Amino acid sequence: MLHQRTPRIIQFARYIQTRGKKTVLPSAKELKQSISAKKINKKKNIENKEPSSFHYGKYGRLCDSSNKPKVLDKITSFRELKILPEIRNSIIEMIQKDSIVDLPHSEINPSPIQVEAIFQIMKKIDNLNQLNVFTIAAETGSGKTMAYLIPLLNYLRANMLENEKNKSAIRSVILLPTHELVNQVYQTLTTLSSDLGLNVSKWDATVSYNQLIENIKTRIDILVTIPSKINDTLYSIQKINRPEHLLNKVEFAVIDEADTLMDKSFKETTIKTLKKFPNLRNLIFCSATIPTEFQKTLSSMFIGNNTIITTPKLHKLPSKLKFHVVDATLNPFKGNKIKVLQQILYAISKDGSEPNVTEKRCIVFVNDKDSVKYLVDTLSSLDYKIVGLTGQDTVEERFKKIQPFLSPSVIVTGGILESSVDRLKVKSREHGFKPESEEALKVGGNELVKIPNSNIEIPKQLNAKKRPVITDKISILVCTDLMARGMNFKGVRNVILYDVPNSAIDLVHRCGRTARMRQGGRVFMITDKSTKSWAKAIPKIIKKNMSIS
Ligand SMILES: Nc1ncnc2c1ncn2[C@@H]1O[C@H](COP(=O)(O)OP(=O)(O)OP(=O)(O)O)[C@@H](O)[C@H]1O
Repeated sequence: MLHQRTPRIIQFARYIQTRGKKTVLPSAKELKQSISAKKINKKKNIENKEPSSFHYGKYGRLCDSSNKPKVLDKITSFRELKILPEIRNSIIEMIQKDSIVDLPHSEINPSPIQVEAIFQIMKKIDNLNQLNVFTIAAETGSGKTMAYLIPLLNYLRANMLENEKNKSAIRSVILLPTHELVNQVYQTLTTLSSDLGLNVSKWDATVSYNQLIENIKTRIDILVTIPSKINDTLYSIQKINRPEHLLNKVEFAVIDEADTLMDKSFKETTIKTLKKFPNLRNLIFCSATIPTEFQKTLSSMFIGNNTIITTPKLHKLPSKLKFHVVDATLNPFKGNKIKVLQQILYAISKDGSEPNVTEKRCIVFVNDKDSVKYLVDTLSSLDYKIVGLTGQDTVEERFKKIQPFLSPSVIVTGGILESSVDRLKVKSREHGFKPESEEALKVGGNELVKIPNSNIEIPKQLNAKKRPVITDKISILVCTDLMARGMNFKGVRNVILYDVPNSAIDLVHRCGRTARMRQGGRVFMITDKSTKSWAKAIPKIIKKNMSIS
């Protein structure tokens, strides 16, 4: 009898399957069937162009470079954009102060979304015959805030003289979903607007109605608030006759974190709020993701009258992000996620990353508020420095808890804290002492010498060798999705996803709290038996620079 030969492809497939594993081999027939089934599926997918696991809507797959003016590729500096010089200088100064990247003025250039948004918006903004609607969408931490603030400031400043007559008025409104985000944008604006003669106010839980009315009397150029403040509070307090008059002069509105403000739970209030601005001329939606629901709403509300401004990186995780998946089902964890969490925290604290910081910071995201309490109780009993934040905290408590995570970690250089070096720099300048170089001030031991005829002390060993200081201290913030959007956590290089997020959109936002503006960052995602297979594929998706859609 003739021996039937196994085809070479099947022999190879068997070999791959059995390498290092004890697996039950599929029969040649089964293998053949699965190979042809895969081929058919692949062909079907290509033909239908259907997204495999997620669907973000039309713009999830959009990287429509055909609509993009060619000139945009040539713009590399703020100087080449149509911005008033005083705005440009203020912005560059602000970015230098605020940015997580330490750059000299000459190297501060617009990010891709800033080039595109500023160019496109400035081109249409003076068209007063219709409502100009723009949607800015780009990956997390790509500088979207400045992408809408620059056109807004430019508009207000350019139309200043005419509007100065309108003393008692609100000229523009920025809407955000949380008090923390209101505060964050307000802080950026107060630094920016002081030199520009623009009045900025916020209306959140820390500002009373009376205070707001006082501010309106001297004109508010930009009001930063949450939609319900305008929609409900302004109308429920019967102190002024016709509150709608206060909003008559609003010509410019921004809906930041628009995917949240236009989702099911917020949409009605947001739209009602927008309808209270009868003289609106420019409306910007800004978001890191465009889910299907949001896209549908936009299309139905503004048919053919919405300029979509996106980058090809939309719905991709930041390129500098390192993504790790830790499987809790494996030994030695045996399904114990707390053990996995402890292991990750231990690794972060001991791995020598972030040299010279006095303390590393880490955010742990969970899916529900009960887990916040559970993790805080468990880990604080094991002596971890940990705080938990939920919607049940008051706004003041929340501000206090997130504060350390918002500012960059304190840097130690040559045994001196950088914050104290900064104080020394200021003091030195006040007394007319010019150090040879700023670096010289940072380097040295702890011993200080007095500069003659002054009360300034500087390190004695200016040329001592720099040695990195390695800390194993780690400070942890546990929270739900409440803090996942828009927050610019400058001091956070590590994010742990204790629970796998419920959707790819949540995943994009949570991961986006680190690795911002091309800075490095790491995400550790804990998976277990119930984790869907899509989550396990994420490291590959990032490696191949694909969208999670
Ligand atoms: N052109 C620039 N060059 C360098 N840094 C910048 C520039 N523009 C903004 N930044 C800094 O980048 C950081 C992230 O910016 P921003 O908060 O606007 O991101 P985002 O795109 O709104 O993120 P998210 O989607 O999470 O809301 C901020 O610290 C900001 O100061």
